Amino acid sequence: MSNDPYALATEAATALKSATGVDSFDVALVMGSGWVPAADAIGETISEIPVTDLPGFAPPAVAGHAGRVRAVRTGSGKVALIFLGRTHLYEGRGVDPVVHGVRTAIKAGVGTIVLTNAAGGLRPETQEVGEAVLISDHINLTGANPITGATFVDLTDVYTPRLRDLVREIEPSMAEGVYVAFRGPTYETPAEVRMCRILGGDMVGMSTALEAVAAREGGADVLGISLVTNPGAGLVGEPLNHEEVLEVGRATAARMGGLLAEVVGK
Ligand SMILES: Nc1nc2[nH]c(I)nc2c(=O)[nH]1
Repeated sequence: MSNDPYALATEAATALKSATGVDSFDVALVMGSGWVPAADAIGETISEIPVTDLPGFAPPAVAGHAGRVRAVRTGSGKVALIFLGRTHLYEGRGVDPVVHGVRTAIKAGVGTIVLTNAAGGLRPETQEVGEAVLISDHINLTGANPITGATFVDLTDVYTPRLRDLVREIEPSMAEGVYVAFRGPTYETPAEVRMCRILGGDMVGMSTALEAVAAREGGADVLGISLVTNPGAGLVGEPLNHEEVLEVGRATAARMGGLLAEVVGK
């Protein structure tokens, strides 16, 4: 296995093609916490393998989380690569494993990356728990970056306007918001939540931003969607309970399956 993360992604893409029997993929989706039920609506499964069958992927950090990757044929004949789960920065493996799936997908021919996540909501005055919000931009507070060296990637439109317009054609009522990425694994303090509101954030999470940067570096278009599964800490009375939060996400993600299938199929 190569030490160079980009060469490792090429190795993983080669292994992926032989493991799935698929030569090239059109689009990749990363299903965040609670989004796995939406994956079934994307299309007909061609094959599904544990990510650990591919170079550079570690076993899922949380026992029971589906660290699997699925090749799917959509209704319109496109081939989609679906990562059921992801690696988070808080696992302490460094930033390259966090974006390895995105890099592998791009090396396997993918031109569009759909990043989904479960997030905290910073705007309880307008956001419903269980609402899906289109990501318009992000604020990276992780302190990390997947790119090293003098590669000055422009991030003006890191969340591709064309894809956001497409979603809004399908779901005109869907709001957009700025995603604030923290390293985690702790949730934000109430003071950090208030800071994020002042900074113009609309959701807080522990994923997505670094994957989006890696996707743009690789020349792929990016669509991001957050499921608001809890109000940010301190915005409403009770403390956060991770399990309750994920249950809300699962219920809404199944509904989002149809939307993703339509977007991916276009
Ligand atoms: N950082 C952060 N990540 C989250 N993931 C979920 I679900 N809710 C939250 C939240 O409130 N903050």
